[in-house]
Amino acid sequence: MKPMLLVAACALVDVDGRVLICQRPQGKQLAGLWEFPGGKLEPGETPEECLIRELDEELGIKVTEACLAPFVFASHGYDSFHLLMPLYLCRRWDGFVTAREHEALAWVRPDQLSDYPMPPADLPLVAYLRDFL
Ligand SMILES: Nc1nc2c([nH]c(=O)n2[C@H]2C[C@H](O)[C@@H](COP(=O)(O)OP(=O)(O)OP(=O)(O)O)O2)c(=O)[nH]1
Repeated sequence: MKPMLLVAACALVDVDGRVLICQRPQGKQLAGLWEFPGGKLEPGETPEECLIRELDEELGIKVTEACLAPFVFASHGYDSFHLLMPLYLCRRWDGFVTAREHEALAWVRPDQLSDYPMPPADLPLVAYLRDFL
């Protein structure tokens, strides 16, 4: 039986309707692929608390729980774990988005997200963003 990994992720959406994606650094699992910011829940954390922490650590921005809107989720079997990943939408934050932990950042129109290689778990999410945003 594979362990279940719970990861909270967020699509930041700017005033032009573009979405932020972040390139995973070399040396990590899924290196070079473009992902939504976020990460694993720490013990006792809610998904919203996790995102508030991760968006600060990874991008240097402040978000509030009220600005995190639950959107869709991914459920994907990787070889060594099963990923359950709620994706939130956020259109308001404080501060300037900076790559603190990622190789690169990109603001991308939803219809162009398919030009960026993403982890397999993310592919169904992209279709929802294209339809909804
Ligand atoms: N943040 C994020 N993680 C994703 C996405 N898609 C996807 O399959 N994942 C996977 C990659 C990782 O296995 C896991 C997220 O873990 P993480 O970012 O907290 O940790 P990590 O693998 O970078 O490694 P570490 O921090 O433990 O060193 O979820 C996504 O869009 N965003």
